[in-house]
Order: sequence, then structure tokens, then C-alpha cells
Amino acid sequence: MAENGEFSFTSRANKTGRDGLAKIQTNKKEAVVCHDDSAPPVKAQTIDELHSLQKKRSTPNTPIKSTLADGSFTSISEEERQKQQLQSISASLASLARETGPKVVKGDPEARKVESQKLTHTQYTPTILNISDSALKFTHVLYDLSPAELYEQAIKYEKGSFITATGALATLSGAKTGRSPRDKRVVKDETTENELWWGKGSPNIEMDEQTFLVNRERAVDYLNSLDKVFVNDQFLNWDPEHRIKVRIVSARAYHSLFMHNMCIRPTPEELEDFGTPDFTIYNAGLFPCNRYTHYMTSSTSIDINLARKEMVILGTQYAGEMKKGLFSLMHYLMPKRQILSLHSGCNMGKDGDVALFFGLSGTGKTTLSTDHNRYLIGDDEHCWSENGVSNIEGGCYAKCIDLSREKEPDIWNAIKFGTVLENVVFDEHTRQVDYSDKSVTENTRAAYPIEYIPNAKIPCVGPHPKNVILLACDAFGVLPPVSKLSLAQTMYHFISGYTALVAGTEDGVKEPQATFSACFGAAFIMLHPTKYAAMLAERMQKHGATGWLVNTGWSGGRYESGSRIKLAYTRRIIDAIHSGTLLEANYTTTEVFGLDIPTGIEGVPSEILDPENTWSDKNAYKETLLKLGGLFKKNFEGFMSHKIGEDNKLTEEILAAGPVF
Ligand SMILES: Nc1ncnc2c1ncn2[C@@H]1O[C@H](COP(=O)(O)OP(=O)(O)OP(=O)(O)O)[C@@H](O)[C@H]1O
Ligand SMILES: O=C([O-])CC(=O)C(=O)O
Ligand SMILES: [Ca+2]
Ligand SMILES: [Mn+2]
Repeated sequence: MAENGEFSFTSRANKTGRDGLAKIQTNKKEAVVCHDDSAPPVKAQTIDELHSLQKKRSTPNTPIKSTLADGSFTSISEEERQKQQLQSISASLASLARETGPKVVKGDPEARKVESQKLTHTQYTPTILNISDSALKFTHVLYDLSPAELYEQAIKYEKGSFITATGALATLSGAKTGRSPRDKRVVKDETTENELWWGKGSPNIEMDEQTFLVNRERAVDYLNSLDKVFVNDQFLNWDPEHRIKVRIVSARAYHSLFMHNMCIRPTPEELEDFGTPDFTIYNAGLFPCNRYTHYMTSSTSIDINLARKEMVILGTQYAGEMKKGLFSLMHYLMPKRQILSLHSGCNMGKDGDVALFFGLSGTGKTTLSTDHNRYLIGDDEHCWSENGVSNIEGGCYAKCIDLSREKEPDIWNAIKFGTVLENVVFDEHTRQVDYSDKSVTENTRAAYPIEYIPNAKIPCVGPHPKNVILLACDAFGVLPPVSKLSLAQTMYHFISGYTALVAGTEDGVKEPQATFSACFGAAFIMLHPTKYAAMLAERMQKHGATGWLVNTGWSGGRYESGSRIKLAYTRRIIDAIHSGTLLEANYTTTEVFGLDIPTGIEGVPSEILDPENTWSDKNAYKETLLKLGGLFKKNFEGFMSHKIGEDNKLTEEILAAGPVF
């Protein structure tokens, strides 16, 4: 690896056509020479002409409509439509201080080099108050490019972009290979001060409007200083009544392709009628924030301004920031409409039975919602409204570490042309990915459109959930592989949001690290956790959903003596939940956590169902169990004074549903 953190594949990558192609010298008069190919000659006089034939122009879209003052529709010319679109993009990229937008022109600056002299740019020139050099410069916009075009852009201009053996686009996200929650700021104004969750435990770090504008200007100036920017206009939420229009302005083809895959892709007709976006992201990627700016504590800042409907990203190229930034937005907008937003996966059986999968990062939402025998509604972000469930996204974001074809065939097969593969390591020659390699990061990821999963349910909506499955990866090895929960227990564990991972291995000390993250996604919620919990309780009660706690972590002892529960067993457990057989099983109740555990499940060794059986040292088991119980209690102290729902009854039940000892 080179010192800049990027891979260098010296010889191979640089051999191709750097010097451009030489002009063919054709000589018509000498065409009598006998050639062994009998095909008609190519209809081009020069190589450039030949290349221009290769790219077929897309068939024009259906007639473009625009609304007249009297409400009737009229067709507008392609030229006029382009002009309107460019005006909208120019307005998006406008400097607020100078009150002027950049001169925006569509297309790749490289492709236009030759023609540029004769080209008349369709430009937007607003009333210019102050002219500066930046206002005289053109910014080329690569608008809603196709995956193929984005591949070309990435490979040509973004170091670290390669096509893997199965056709995916391998990329590097730079210095950041995960989100930066401590750099996520939200503008506190008169409205958000009262509406949002602030203070201890809240993910919303405050910033003021002025500072937001400073960062926004920095991002916009950076983007406008580039030769070209990428713009995606897309949707969030498959529920047509509550669809949100988002625009993403970014500096990298990687980011544009990532969002193309992760958000809902508009049809050409929908794109024509797109209009003004409801929310805009300015992703300046590697360009840092100014550390002398008020509130800045590092070179990274991810800033949300709900009033302005904008988000600015400075100093990180990790694409997950965009995805999860929009999720935060939905966690604000949806509850305002009485819709519950959830960090969960979701799938549906042949009979229409829907299951939600909650859990923190790496606990199995994507793995377990991607089930060959069920329809995938979504792997990570959903809404639960009066009408049922809907996916917020149009793609999946799967963890790839140790991915295997046998255990996760549908995810494996989704890693093909169009898929973004982040931070993986592959063979220099064959471009075969080594999924076990953690050299860049353990958080290797694949982002693919949901249709890449063969049994995806399109549109990604479904009826009210029947089962609510809470996933925890318990590295202490004391939580049972599955427990049936009462409503109060479901709320207790939902608010706790527990998981535990094994800490870093560098110094040989492997102590499980318990993490509690309210609503299994505290990093993304905007309101107090009890607001979401109350909505979940109300919906589960109304629709008769059953809660389950599934430990996808350790069994047979702690991390050092035990091992992670086999994925095959977890899948059998989940099957028994879906089929309804687990609801009918016999149960016993555990000590301390008071969890109801089944005595038998088809395809799962009965002895593992009660974790106590799997520990050879019973004292160590009890000690570890009490230790974890203590951590739960301590974490829940912060929620003791909050009421959940209309009456105090549920609140009291929830408080009593935690560990007792
Ligand atoms: N018993 C098990 N159950 C579920 N997953 C398991 C199990 N054993 C190992 N795994 C592995 O754990 C990982 C679960 O990650 P997954 O992508 O499903 O996380 P996620 O909950 O979707 O997280 P994120 O919100 O970060 O996307 C996968 O790599 C999977 O192969
Ligand atoms: O957002 C990410 O980087 C990955 C993810 O899904 C999560 O952490 O929940
Ligand atoms: Ca996931
Ligand atoms: Mn997630």
C-alpha cells in the first residue's frame, strides 16, 4: 500500500492508452488490397468518428410537460427543459453570500474539450451582485449518469477504482472507512431546540446557523472549483404518499454510483417532473472543514440543517454518511407525519407475513432479511405507517467481511456489475476479491440495488408486521439464542439497544465491549428514544405483533472459550419464528433477564437453547450473566424518568421488564 493509503498496481493499470489513439491513415484509392474479413467497412473516416458511433444516443424521453398558469399542461422543448434543470442545479450550488450560482453546463469536460470552442453553453446568469472569478467559471454537471458511465468516470479519474472479477466496482473510501458520529452536527434553532433530542446520550451535536453557512459555503466553493460535479436526483421511501425527493451533489463517481444504488431510482418520466428537491446533500468528500471555524473539533464535519433542508459533508469520503444522513432526516420528517421510522431490515413470507429485524451494526439485519425463501422488502431502513411497512431505500449495504457463497448466496451473487465494493482487497491480476482480508478495514461493504436480490419485493412495501425480531450479537455468550418477549420486554430491549463485540486484538486483550444504542440506532434518531418506542408499542399492540430477542453472537462460553452461533442455526430459529411453530413451543424462563426460552426447535441442538448448558464453568456463567445484567441496569437509568405512551402503566411494565437480581 502506498503512503497515501491507496493501492498502486504499477505496471498494469498504466499501460493502457495514455497517449491517446493515433489517427488512422486511410487511403481510399488503395482499397483494392484483399482483406480476409468480408464485413462491410466501418462507417467512419477517423478513429474519433468511430468512437462517436459507439455511443448511441438514448431515445428521447416522452413529451415533457410543464404547468401553465391556468394549470394546464404544455409541452416544452428539450432545450427549455435542459435550461430549467440547469437553473435548478445552479441554484443548488449558489453561494448565498454572493447571491450567484455558478455557470453550470451539462456533460463531461473531457468529452467537450475538442468541441468547446464552438459549443454554446446553456447557462444561467442570475442578477450578479458581486462578480468574482468563481462566478465566471463553468462547472460541468454529470447529471444522473448511468452505472456504466460512472464506472468509466471512476476508473479514469479516481485512483483506487478497479473492476473486480465479477464486475463490481472496487473503490477506496480514503482515510475514513466508517461513519464519524462525533462529527455529526445539527443546527439548533428556535424550532429544533424544542423538537429534537439534545444533550447527554443524544447523537445531535449542536451547531448554529451561521456556522452551518460557513461550512456550506466551504463545500459549495470547493465543488464549484472542480471541473465537474456529479448530481443525483432520487427518491426516498417506497410509500408514494410520503416519498421524499433528494438531490446529492458530490465530487466523486463513487459517491454518485453509491447513491444511485442506495436511493430509489426515478424513471425517466419521474426525473422530468422532478422539480425542486425536498432535501439537498453537498458532499465535499476529502475537502476538510476549517478547524478554526467555531464548533469544529476535527477536520470532518457532517452538518444537517433541517430548516434549510440541506446537509453538508466535509472531510470524509465514507459514503455511508450520505445514506445515514438521509436516514436521520427521515427520523425527523416521518414521526411528524405519525409514521414510525426504523433501523431495521424487513422481509415477507409467501403468505404475506412480515418480519422486522432490528439490531445494531453487524448483528444480522442484512444477512437475515436476505432469505432465499422470503421476499426482501429492505435490509436497513423502514417506515411503519397506517398502511403497513415501506422501505426508505432502493438498495442494500451488506457487510462483506468473511462473506461466503455457501452461507450468503444471494448477497454473494449480488456483487456483480453495478455494485460498489468498498475497501476490499483483491488479486492484482485476476481481480478475485479476498473477503477474508481486513488489510484496509474490517468494515468492507457492498452497495447494490435491491433488484440484485432475486426475490426482492418491488415496490418495497408490505402489510403490518407479524414478528418484531431484536438482534443482539452477545459476545458475553449469556443471552439465549432466542427468547419470546412480552410487549414490555420488547420495549425494554428496544430502548436499551444492546449488542457486544469483541474489542481489538492488537494487544491480545479480548474483552467484550457492551454497546447500548437506543432504538438500535441512536446515532440516527432525531427525537427522544421514547417517542419512537411509544409509536412501536402502539403499533405492535394494535396489529398483534410478537417480539423476539435473537442472539446472533456467542454460545458455549465467552468469546475466548465459546464460538459465534452458527448462521445455519440462527436461520433455523428465524424460520421457526416466521412459520409460527416457535410461538407454539414449550417455554421455560431464565434467571436474571427473565426471558422465555423454547425447549426445542427443529434443526437446532436443544442443548444450546439454554446458554447455561453450554458453559462448562457454571460459576463463570453466573458471574458473566450478572455482569451483563448490571450493564443493562446502569444503561437504563437514563430512561427511568421518561414516560412512554399515554398512561404510566406501560412505563412501569417496561421498567419491570429488565433484569431482576
Ligand atoms: N449467527 C449469525 N447470525 C447472523 N449473522 C452472522 C452470524 N454469524 C456470523 N454472522 C455474520 O455477521 C454479519 C452480520 O452483518 P449484517 O450485514 O447482517 O449487519 P447489519 O445488522 O445489517 O449491520 P449494518 O446496519 O451495519 O448494515 C455478517 O457478516 C454475517 O455473515
Ligand atoms: O451506516 C453505515 O455505515 C453502516 C450501517 O448500516 C450502520 O452502521 O448501521
Ligand atoms: Ca446492513
Ligand atoms: Mn445500518
